[in-house]
Amino acid sequence: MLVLQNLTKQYGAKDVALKNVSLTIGQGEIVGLIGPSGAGKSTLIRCINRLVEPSGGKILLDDVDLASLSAKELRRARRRIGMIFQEYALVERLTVMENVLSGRLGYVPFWRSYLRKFPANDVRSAYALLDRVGLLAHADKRADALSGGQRQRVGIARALAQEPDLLLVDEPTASLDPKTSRQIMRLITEVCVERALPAIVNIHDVPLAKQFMQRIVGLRAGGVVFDGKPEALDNEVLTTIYGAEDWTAMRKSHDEDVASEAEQARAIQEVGD
Ligand SMILES: Nc1ncnc2c1ncn2[C@@H]1O[C@H](COP(=O)(O)OP(=O)(O)OP(=O)(O)O)[C@@H](O)[C@H]1O
Repeated sequence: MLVLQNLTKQYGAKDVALKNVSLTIGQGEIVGLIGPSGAGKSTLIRCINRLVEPSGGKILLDDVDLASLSAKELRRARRRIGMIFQEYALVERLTVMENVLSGRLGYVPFWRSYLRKFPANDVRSAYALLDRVGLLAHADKRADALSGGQRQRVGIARALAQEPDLLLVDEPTASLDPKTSRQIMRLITEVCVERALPAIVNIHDVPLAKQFMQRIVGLRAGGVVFDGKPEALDNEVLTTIYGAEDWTAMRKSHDEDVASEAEQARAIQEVGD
């Protein structure tokens, strides 16, 4: 369980990016973080594993306050937090398998990682994860030979290889086309449910958030202005979160994509019948 208590972040003298954010995220709960550009979504995600240093407040992960850990303690605690990035953050010249195994680096001694001699158990688990994300046949390919969607699948497998207690996901589909975005969001939500893994997903796309998230937190100017079920995200709430930003255009193109995908699936089915 993750509990944020009055989390605050101020950059420099004036720029307050997060103002007293308090949230509780239970075991297996998947929370979508939405809000306009500059609302503080990335800052919130990055404060949790202290890629950004919080200015105040507590970050309790199963009762350990991450905000008050020393550098050494923080290195250990970060092993428990998997992160999935917008631009995948893979090592391009390494293979898919090596990238997944890099999720184990916090657990193996330096000589093992240097010689790339990971314990047999880690290798077995990595193969199982590659199978789960649909990339078993690509294990020995270099990461730079993969498509965007495949790269993000490697990113997901690498985060899971850490055996995390919490998943932080930062705009996982921002570089992907709409159909691949939905496949990736589906995969992320499925693996979280399978592992009862709590997750925070920074997601700029409202329709995608509504389709896949169990709970939505809306941030505006560093504060929580909505916290509830996706069904409750009506026009009024969206205007509270986004102001005048045109989220209606986003929804229209999403609905069209979903409809055309369903149409294609029906056509393929008919050919097969
Ligand atoms: N390194 C930094 N130094 C100074 N100010 C920053 C820094 N990073 C972010 N900010 C400021 O903090 C606020 C929140 O930024 P943040 O990137 O967290 O928002 P966001 O909701 O993730 O936006 P986007 O959707 O555009 O990525 C903004 O006002 C931004 O200008």
